[in-house]
Amino acid sequence: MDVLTPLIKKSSILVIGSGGIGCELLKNLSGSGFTSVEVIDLDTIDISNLNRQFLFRSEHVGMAKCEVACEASRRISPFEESSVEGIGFYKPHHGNVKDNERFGVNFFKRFTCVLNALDNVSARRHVNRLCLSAEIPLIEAGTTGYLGQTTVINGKRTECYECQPKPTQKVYPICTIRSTPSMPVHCIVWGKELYKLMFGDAKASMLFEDTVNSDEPSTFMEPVVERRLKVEEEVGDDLVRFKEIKSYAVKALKSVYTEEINKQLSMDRYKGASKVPVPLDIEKLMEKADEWWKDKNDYPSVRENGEKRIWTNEESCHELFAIIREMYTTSTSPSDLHTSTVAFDKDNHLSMRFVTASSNLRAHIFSIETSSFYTAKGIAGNIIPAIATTNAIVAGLQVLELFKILKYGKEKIKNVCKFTYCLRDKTRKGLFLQPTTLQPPNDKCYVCRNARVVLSIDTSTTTLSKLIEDVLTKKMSFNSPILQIGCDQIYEHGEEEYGVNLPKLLKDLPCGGVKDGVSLIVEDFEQDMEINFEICHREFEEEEEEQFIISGDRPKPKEQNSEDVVPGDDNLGDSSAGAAAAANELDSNDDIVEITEEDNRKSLTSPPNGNGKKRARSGDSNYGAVAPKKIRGGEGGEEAIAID
Ligand SMILES: Nc1ncnc2c1ncn2[C@@H]1O[C@H](COP(=O)(O)OP(=O)(O)OP(=O)(O)O)[C@@H](O)[C@H]1O
Ligand SMILES: [Zn+2]
Repeated sequence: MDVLTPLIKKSSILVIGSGGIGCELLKNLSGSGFTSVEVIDLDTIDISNLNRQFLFRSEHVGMAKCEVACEASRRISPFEESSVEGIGFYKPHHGNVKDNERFGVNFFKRFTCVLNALDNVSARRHVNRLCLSAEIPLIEAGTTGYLGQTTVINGKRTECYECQPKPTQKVYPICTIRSTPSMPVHCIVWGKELYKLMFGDAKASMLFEDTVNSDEPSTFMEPVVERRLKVEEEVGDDLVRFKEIKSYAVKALKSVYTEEINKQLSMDRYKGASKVPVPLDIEKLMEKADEWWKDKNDYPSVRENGEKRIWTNEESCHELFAIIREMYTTSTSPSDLHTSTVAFDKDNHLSMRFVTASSNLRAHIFSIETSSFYTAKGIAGNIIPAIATTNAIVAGLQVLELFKILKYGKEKIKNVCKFTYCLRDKTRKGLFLQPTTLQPPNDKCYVCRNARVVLSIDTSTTTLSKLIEDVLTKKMSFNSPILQIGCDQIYEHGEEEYGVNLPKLLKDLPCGGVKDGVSLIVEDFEQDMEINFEICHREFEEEEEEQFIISGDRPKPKEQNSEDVVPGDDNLGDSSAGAAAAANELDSNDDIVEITEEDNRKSLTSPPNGNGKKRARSGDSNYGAVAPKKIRGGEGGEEAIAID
């Protein structure tokens, strides 16, 4: 420590993220005597953070995480001010690290080292790029339940965060969700879509139908959205209103759970199916619910053990009525089919109650196992519960790596720092922590090696706006792209004059168009990135998951099984047709995604061995902890990862 003390005093540290890992990290830094520390976080404290983000107390709920975390760190610190001029003493920056005006390369250059405590790939990529540009070492960490890892990225001498592809998410085909569910997760995805249709952005729901133009309209579209189309007016007293909402609810639920199933049966849709769906008798189920309705506050989820046990069909029905009533008696009643702000959120109790109840009724129809609120929440959010201890371990490792950097200098990082896996089960040598040598950069990395990228895309049907959205922003995490053909600029993010090009097909763009064989240069000054795309015209089948392929010099991501796709689903979707989640590359709170067996095998067959073999990182959103096998929400919040 003696050698380190003056080095600690001289160093300036940037911590990005003050959630689970960030709190641990800040406690370690302040306890170790670091004084010149700044922290970026965009979030405010939620009550659900309190169990593990221990710098926060209930009175802090709603306050900016970084502000409260910095204040606590200052209190822990044995010192009273920053020892490095120009750097704050646990100075908070409430904002998005992608905000280039505040946190550009020059901001980063002020620090000795950056420590990431983030929870999503997109922000990590952005920080990776900035650290490469600013030539500052980055200490990365991530956890998934009991699994975690810490690594160090040093400019262009070690593997960068993007040198290895990130695994894809498991997604499901629309027809499975709409018509042929066979697993609880299919029903839960469907429940989320029904929620969207009833209360959220209805037109974005995969259950939405344009009834006027449909050849074979469903029975449920009109009854379900009917209530939303009514202009909100005070319809008499509470009882009248209650009756009106109830009659809507019965009609809507009947259309979904009885009439539509009957219609599908009558069309022989399930001929030969091993299990034929059985429609529900909503009115009968309602009889019981009617009794319970007398007490406004008595509904299944609030009854004893209500969130842990599986509701009966009567209870699910009752729960749905309670939610519909609640939705239509609040000021935020969804009316507009397109702009409703009522979005599904696994942490929103009401929306999770809806998804649990609605998916269970559907599961019952298709003889699929039903789920408790907790299990459904686990599946809906693909949650692997965060384990505070794992966060503590990886944050501890991050600080140990930081000590090595301070002691031996940036130049020695490749030799002295380690990529450490935090395992759940001991290795054969009896280790829970498995350090491995840092790898050199992947020559095929387009981020740190400027490798050329071959982009296969249909240049005669794809518009510039689609290219920017799906390929550049969602897939490759560009922030502010500028596009050039040769020396001519055809697009610049934020510049209105280029707006006219957005709806144009690639082949019709100015300067000869983006066509087969053309070299397209995409730059992002904010991220100090420039990629040279070689365009390859290719037609795609409509049902292909992604309407483009990025290959050539770029490391190839794992091939996805087309069976596993639900375009458009918020949490499970990857690839094609704008599937939001993967599209965002887990940009939202990406606690976990469902990981395929293949991901699993891959990780397990490529153990960390430090002998030059590539590591296969498995699918953690948080970074890629080792090989979680199956993700299931545990009853009562129990852990939910199985490892071979
Ligand atoms: N782009 C970003 N800019 C700044 N901070 C970010 C960004 N993306 C994520 N973060 C922050 O990183 C932290 C990650 O911590 P953690 O995973 O514990 O998050 P959480 O949302 O608090 O917890 P949980 O996901 O378990 O509910 C969060 O506090 C989040 O606000
Ligand atoms: Zn790289």
